Amino acid sequence: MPAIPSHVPEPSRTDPTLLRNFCIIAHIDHGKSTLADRMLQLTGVVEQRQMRAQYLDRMDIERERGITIKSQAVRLPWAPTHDKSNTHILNMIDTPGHVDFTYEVSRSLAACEGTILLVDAAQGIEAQTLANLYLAMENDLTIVPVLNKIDLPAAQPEKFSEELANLIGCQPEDVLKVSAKTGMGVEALLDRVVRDVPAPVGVKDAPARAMIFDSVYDSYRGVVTYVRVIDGQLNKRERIRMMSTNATHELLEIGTNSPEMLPADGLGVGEVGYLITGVKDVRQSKVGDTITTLTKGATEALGGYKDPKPMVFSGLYPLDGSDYPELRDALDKLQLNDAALVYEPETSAALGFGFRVGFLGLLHLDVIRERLEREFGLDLIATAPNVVYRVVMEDGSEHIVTNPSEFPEGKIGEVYEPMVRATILAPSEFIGSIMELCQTRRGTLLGMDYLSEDRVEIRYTLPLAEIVFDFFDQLKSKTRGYASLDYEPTGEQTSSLVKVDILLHGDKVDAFSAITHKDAAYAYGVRLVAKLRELIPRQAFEVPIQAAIGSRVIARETIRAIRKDVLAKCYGGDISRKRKLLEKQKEGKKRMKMVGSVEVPQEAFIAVLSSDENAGSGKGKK
Ligand SMILES: Nc1nc2c(ncn2[C@@H]2O[C@H](COP(=O)(O)OP(=O)(O)OP(=O)(O)O)[C@@H](O)[C@H]2O)c(=O)[nH]1
Repeated sequence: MPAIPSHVPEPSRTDPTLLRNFCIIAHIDHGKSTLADRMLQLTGVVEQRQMRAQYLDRMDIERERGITIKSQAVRLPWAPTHDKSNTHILNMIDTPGHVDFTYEVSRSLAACEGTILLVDAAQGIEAQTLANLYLAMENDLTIVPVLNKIDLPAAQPEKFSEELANLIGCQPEDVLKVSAKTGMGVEALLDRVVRDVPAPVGVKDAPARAMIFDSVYDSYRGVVTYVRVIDGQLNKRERIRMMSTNATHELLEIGTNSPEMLPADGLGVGEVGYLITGVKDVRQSKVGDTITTLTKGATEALGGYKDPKPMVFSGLYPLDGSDYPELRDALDKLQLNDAALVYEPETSAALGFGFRVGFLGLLHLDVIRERLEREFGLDLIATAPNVVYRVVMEDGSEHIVTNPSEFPEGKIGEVYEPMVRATILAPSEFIGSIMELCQTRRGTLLGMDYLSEDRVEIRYTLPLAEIVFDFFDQLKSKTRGYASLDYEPTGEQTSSLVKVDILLHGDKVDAFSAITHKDAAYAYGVRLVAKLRELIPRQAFEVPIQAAIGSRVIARETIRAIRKDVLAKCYGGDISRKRKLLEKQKEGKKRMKMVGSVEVPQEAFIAVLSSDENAGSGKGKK
């Protein structure tokens, strides 16, 4: 276990006036993790030889995709350059930058007094810079504006300092300029954090109150809970109480991350650290909950956070039906570490037994699916993601629809769909194409502002369903990659929505059912049947493919009958070649699913579920 250097105070005895709790907020790829790496090095908590890129992003998936999913808190000792004898403690909380994980950002912000607003000096302000800045302002955080990547030849520090200064109301000279890559300016930045970020204020002698801002499941240690102490003190071996559930636990271990876990006697006012209680499920250590001591505990909880609410649902089915128990176990395991993941068993006529799974957004879906496939070795089919609809029938009864195939039949009164407020930032030359795209996605323009003479911020209200599929990819391609997008839910709206069913040989294929706007239903039906005709191989009999709204058929294609004889071309006696071909055909068959009496290759499901324009979308960053 690493020893604490003598100049670094024990976290139960840190003078709160020497504490600075801050986070880094930035648009994706603007260099947050790289900056965090430099800070770990400069403050000496990670030795040079142990340093590796993106030290704090622990999951393989995070490393490969270069994104941060789970936030982490690290305690950094720093003596400012002008006063080397006065060691301060900087608690840095690394936050994820993707729209799906805004919820995690908001939690980490609530544990801080200040934030570094990091902007790429070659890119300027982007949609998530703004979204995160607004969150920081709502939390009354002190903002330290920083331009990163000034080593890049394409950097425009003057232009973007001005933009940033205009945005947050400071002078362009106040914007720090750093290169997280070379380390230039990072010491000055740490000094600035000490100077500008306020020390935490809390009552030392009050009953202990700490707020949970993250919970991570560790297969060896159980749940590791990250907390920020507001008042009083938490000590090891003490019994603590979760204020929302009144559940009590013993504090088996308490400590800080530097960046490895470093056990301590306790955590004092304003400190940030971790707790281990032996709890096995993150839902028992709920983010946003207040922890107090069992004896002489606090009576009033701290203001809570909002619970993560799944926005997008998709059916996950094992390709091989016998893998169902493995899929269930894998989801149970992932849920230990992801309070936002919800699922329930579901059966589909086409796909067999599986789960309907709720996600925060498409990236969340993608990450979960990839982890299931990679970490648990499962082959999965995921149905087209859909949002949650509320259907009110004429008789007043109500249905919450998380699966299009459950869309009620009969006398429907109103259908409500979730709406979002989207903020798009882009060079002004693209205004026309962006507005056109939003218009075709049933958007309503809310307003537009110029950030500088050639960059605009455009705000739209859009149905969530219109942006969860390929909106971002379309936006990127229409703006040559320059636009950035952020969105937040803004309630629901009634819309003329219908369910389109797809029938194969007269059998409804539930996995292909979709809820679309009335005006888009026909196009959807035509596109899907045409595509299925291409993708489904000829069968021994003629197969009609139809799209229908209720009993009304709106599109139809036919697959002509044929028996495919793979050996047809192999006249002559080359046995080994014949065998090879037959083997190949057998392999192909394994990837087939029977839908009623029709064999559908897995590729057909995947291709259809990922719609034309966005084949491969949902991958990567938003
Ligand atoms: N030239 C240059 N490149 C940088 C600098 N800082 C970061 N980068 C590069 O920019 C890319 C993104 O950096 P990250 O640190 O992963 O960005 P991030 O903001 O943490 O990204 P997420 O974790 O995905 O939100 C990486 O390829 C870095 O090497 C810098 O100062 N100069």
